[in-house]
Amino acid sequence: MSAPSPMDVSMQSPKDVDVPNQNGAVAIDSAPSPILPQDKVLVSVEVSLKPSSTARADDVRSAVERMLEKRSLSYTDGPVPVPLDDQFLTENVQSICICDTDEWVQNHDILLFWQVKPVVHVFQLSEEGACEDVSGDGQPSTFNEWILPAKEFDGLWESLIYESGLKQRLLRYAASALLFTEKGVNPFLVSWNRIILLHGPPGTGKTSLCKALAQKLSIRFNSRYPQCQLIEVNAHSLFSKWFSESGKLVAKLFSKIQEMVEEESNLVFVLIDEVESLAAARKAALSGSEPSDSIRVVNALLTQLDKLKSAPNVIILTTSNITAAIDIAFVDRADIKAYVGPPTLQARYEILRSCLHELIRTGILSHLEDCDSMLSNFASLREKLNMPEVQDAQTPLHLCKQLFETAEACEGLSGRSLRKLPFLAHAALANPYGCDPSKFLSTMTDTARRERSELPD
Ligand SMILES: Nc1ncnc2c1ncn2[C@@H]1O[C@H](COP(=O)(O)OP(=O)(O)OP(=O)(O)O)[C@@H](O)[C@H]1O
Repeated sequence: MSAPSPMDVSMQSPKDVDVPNQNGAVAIDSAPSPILPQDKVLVSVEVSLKPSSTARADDVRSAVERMLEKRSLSYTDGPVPVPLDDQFLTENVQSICICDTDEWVQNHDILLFWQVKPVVHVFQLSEEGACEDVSGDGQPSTFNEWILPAKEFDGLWESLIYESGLKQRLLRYAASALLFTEKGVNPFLVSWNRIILLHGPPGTGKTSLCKALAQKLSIRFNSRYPQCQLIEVNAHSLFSKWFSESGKLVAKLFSKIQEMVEEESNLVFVLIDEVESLAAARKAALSGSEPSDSIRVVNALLTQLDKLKSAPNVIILTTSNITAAIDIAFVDRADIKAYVGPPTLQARYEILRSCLHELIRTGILSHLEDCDSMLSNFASLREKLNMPEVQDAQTPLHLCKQLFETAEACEGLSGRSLRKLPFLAHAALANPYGCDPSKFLSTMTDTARRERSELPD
């Protein structure tokens, strides 16, 4: 296994951990918690360092704070250009991104600079990639490990679109869980397990959301936890061909995780996909004639999870397509059991809109270029749909209406299918070069209808 990447950030005392702010943003402040005026909103500003940068995080943070002070602009989610006249920042900073304003903006319109207290998080992406656990005893590897924040997961959080505030809810939960631990809340009096269960149909982004959440938290909490790992458990490899070995394999895996969490500057995320395979309902197995291996695995898993409960710096992320198959004792241990359903009309529109932006960015849809900035987001589109220009086939608004119709035609498709749709539509075009945008959208609608008709009942 590889060593954690060094991050130039100093450890902080527990008092520096901030609670979620009034707009739901979760931020750990680098400075001792100031008393904020009532109307100030904490907004996270994520600063990604260039791979070559050796600058100290504190120096970069101060430079970005100074730069933001000079900007008398409103705050909305999205990138902030690195100022070209600032040599220190241009040499060291890859990107600066404002986060968490969306909820506030939806509720209260524009967020002006004097209403904001920016909380700057400086990080450097790890380029190491996934490391497999090599046990050396002939068994397949039981987990993959990533050093976070990892290059592979950069932008994943932003690419996942849910309507119901699910992402903010998960961030707030994690902030509360880590805060309760830091403040030493007695777990006998107030209980929490740091276990999240995301369940729902296939392809709705559950696994991606777990990875993205871990990445996000590794950035937001890097002052307190300078090292961070994601362990993706390979549930199937824990079932040994040797009778009764599986329970031991689970115990072995968790003893490695236990070693990682012993280092108190480490924050460890354990991702168990398809948790029903490890935590299969024991009731069903018990009704069979023999005590099966799966009962041993569930028992071992529950015991290990209970042991990990005392470690403050571990969060268990689990996913399942079939909640009914999960052992009730496991479900009961999860603090958050969030249903992740198929995307709503708004989410479908936004997912497809982001796909179109990407095709424009890469030049695949060159003719859409003029319309790029005109592709309205869903909220503003609704207001415009009744305008007379919508009827004019030449206007970008007409394209938005077409995109809206495509999103309607995609009802029932998963997020995974939606992200494939532009590719399938492009492959279906008779002339894929220099294609008319309106034609592309109608091909996408036809492709969506075909995909839907091929869904199993
Ligand atoms: N709500 C969404 N917004 C944007 N993209 C999505 C969404 N849901 C799914 N996707 C896309 O689908 C891909 C696959 O999602 P993922 O594998 O995480 O789903 P899952 O729910 O874990 O599926 P399964 O249950 O089959 O393992 C994601 O990487 C993402 O590109």
